[in-house]
Amino acid sequence: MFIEPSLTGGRRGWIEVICGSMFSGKTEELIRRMKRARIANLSLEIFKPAMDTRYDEMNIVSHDESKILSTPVDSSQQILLLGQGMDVVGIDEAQFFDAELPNVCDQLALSGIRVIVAGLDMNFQGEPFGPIPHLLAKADYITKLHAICVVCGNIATFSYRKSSSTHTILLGEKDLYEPRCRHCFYNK
Ligand SMILES: Nc1ncnc2c1ncn2[C@@H]1O[C@H](COP(=O)(O)OP(=O)(O)O)[C@@H](O)[C@H]1O
Ligand SMILES: Cc1cn([C@H]2C[C@H](O)[C@@H](COP(=O)(O)O)O2)c(=O)[nH]c1=O
Ligand SMILES: [Zn+2]
Repeated sequence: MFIEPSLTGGRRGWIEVICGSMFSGKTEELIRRMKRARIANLSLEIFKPAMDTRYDEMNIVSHDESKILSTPVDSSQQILLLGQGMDVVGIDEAQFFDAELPNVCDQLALSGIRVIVAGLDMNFQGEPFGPIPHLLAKADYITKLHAICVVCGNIATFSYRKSSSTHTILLGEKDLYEPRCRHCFYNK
């Protein structure tokens, strides 16, 4: 369980990254941390990529349907503009953002903001996804979550795509993806 290094103790910014496969609980954990920040009376803003309309255009919604209001944005620059002055900035589905996101998070953290980023560390091919690897390198705190492999019941770190599409970006949920462990992902 992640315990905040400090909630209200001074304006010292840092970057937290929550990563893992699909269904590992990244969105639930992001919502949990944001709700705790709200209980502490901190000002906060949550962003998601506007192109991710999977469950809802405005809310961030977990696979278990817990939700929190967010601001959809098209680029990481908008996060920099709209996030300024907040105590806490949350970002979901960060794998879909542009390559500037790590620098944006750096700038926000340097200005004293707690930045919490959630995203897939690997795509359906088991390769690093978008800006997440770069963010992991810059993060002060990393939480890697695991789903349950739907084939064997072990810990899952991969997101297996059930369709033959080879586009890196393909929005979907259980219709298109299932979490798998390394062995079931590579069928070995
Ligand atoms: N195979 C699975 N392993 C773990 N959780 C699963 C699985 N299938 C469905 N879930 C549900 O997904 C929830 C996590 O959803 P969510 O936070 O949206 O994950 P993520 O953002 O990582 O995709 C779990 O609490 C659980 O109820
Ligand atoms: C592996 C993989 C996933 N996606 C898409 C599928 C979903 O819309 C999101 C991930 O959502 P979650 O909150 O982590 O469950 O990403 C994709 O476009 N490409 C991929 O390779
Ligand atoms: Zn397995």
